[in-house]
Amino acid sequence: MLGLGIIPFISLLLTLIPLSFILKPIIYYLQDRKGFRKYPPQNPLSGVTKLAYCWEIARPHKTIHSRRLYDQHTSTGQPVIRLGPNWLSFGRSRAARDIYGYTSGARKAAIYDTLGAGGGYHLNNISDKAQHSARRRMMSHFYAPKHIGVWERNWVADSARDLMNQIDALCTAKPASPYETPRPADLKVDIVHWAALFAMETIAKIGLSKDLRCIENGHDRFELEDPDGTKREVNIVASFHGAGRAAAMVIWDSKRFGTWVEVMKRISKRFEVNWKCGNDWGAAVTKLVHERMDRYRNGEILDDLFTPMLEGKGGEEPDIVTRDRIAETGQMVGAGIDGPAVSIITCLYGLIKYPQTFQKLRAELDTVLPAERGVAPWEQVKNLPYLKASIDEALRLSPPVATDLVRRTPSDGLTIDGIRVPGNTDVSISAFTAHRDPELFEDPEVFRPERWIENKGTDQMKEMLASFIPFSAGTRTCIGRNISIIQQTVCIATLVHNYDFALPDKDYELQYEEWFNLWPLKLPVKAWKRENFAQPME
Ligand code: HEM
Repeated sequence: MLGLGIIPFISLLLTLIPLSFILKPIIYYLQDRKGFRKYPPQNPLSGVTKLAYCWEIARPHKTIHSRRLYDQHTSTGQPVIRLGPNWLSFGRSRAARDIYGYTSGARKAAIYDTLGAGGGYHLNNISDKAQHSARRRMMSHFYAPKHIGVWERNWVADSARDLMNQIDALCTAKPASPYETPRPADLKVDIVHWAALFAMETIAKIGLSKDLRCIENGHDRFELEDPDGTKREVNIVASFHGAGRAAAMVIWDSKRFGTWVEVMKRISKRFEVNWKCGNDWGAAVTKLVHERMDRYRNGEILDDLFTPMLEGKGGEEPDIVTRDRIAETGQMVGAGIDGPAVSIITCLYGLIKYPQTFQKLRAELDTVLPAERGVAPWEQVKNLPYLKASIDEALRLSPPVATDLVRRTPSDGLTIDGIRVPGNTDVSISAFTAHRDPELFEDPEVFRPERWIENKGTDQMKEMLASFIPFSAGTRTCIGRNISIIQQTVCIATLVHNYDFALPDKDYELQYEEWFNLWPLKLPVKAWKRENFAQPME
């Protein structure tokens, strides 16, 4: 030890270790081997530490993260913003296909591996290509469109009927004039609440053959039993959202995820509460999985999204461990709640806010549905262009997964939006930004379903579709898209056919919270039963 005593040596180490923790990133930043210093940082520390992005996500703010990033791209006119020492955000829509498309060589970045290692591997967090293809082959047959009719007949139509019963009970009198501002007491229907229950009930049925009866009960409370035998109830959606909040605060520094979780549990009450919700979410999913596996062992033949995790096409045992069955179910149920619910909420919000779109959709529904109250059957409404355009327009304006989906460039680099990006760099474009390019989407902040109809068959439409990434794209595109389409289509068509709605006032703006996903906070509306089916354009 060259004459250095043990105590001075330990003191030196204790000084150098934290110093290297701070110095290393600064040296990396100053060396600027990849030439990223020329790009404006998201915040002053983005070039030095990933914690800068954690801070951007977790800090209190009035404006959601996706909009802040979009504003930064547009106000600075910068196509590239540095989100982390090795992470670039792109701001022009044409980057979407370069990053996520089939021909992109980029693969999922390290945060996905960290999430998988912590909680089990599911389709979304497997980054290895071969493993992902094997899992996708195992699951995809059951997500295929040919199942849609079965799902609707067996499950979704019943939930839509229960939803109508609940909304009927909350309806108030028709206003004297369409311009009347509703009385606060008449704002009885919170669309956020009912859309979440509808999405959750339908995905639990389609995914696990489980009828949670959330709509009939009017809540999502679920009974758990602690190891000491204590029984308690948790709210499933709140637990799932807690898990999302906690992970989204720290996952971006993925190598030190475990450390930051422990630190945050000690210093942040908000984190600790949300982390505990995440544990409840894990316990609820585990219970659902064990119940489903018991039914299989007891000989029940069920046809749902869980089936391929129990039995292969030839009756063989599939190559999946129970931990991954739980992870896969968590991903399926979580995605099946958030994606469709957000899309139903934002679509209805757009339709109510722009009444001419509501009336146009109602007129279209009247061409195929009987002139009486009732659930809109999938077979009748599945091909309606204005209905599809309204759903797409909501997904464009408020993509449920608006977050920066991180991909890593291949080792020899990748050209994105004409810019050569070095290998092993993290890259992303938020769907929120990609969907607002004014060159492709004129008046991008306006809900205008017509844009998806007028441009049909044009080059403009090709470009719009290439930039439209609510379900991501390429080999990692959403596998649940068909399921979400039936959830959204049946729910929206049923509500627009049977009810009229009014927002709290004409300037009402839907507010969101954003972590990985966009969550509308509340959408209280006055609802009343549609009276005249013979004159849809009243
Ligand atoms: C409007 C509804 C939905 C939207 C907007 C949506 C969006 C997305 C997006 C953006 C991704 C890519 C995520 C990433 O790269 O990290 C994704 C993947 C995925 N989604 Fe969805 N989703 C929706 C509904 C659903 C439903 C209903 C399910 C299941 C029943 C589902 C299951 C999945 C799965 C398993 C993946 C991973 C696919 C893979 O990598 O192979 N999603 N979704």
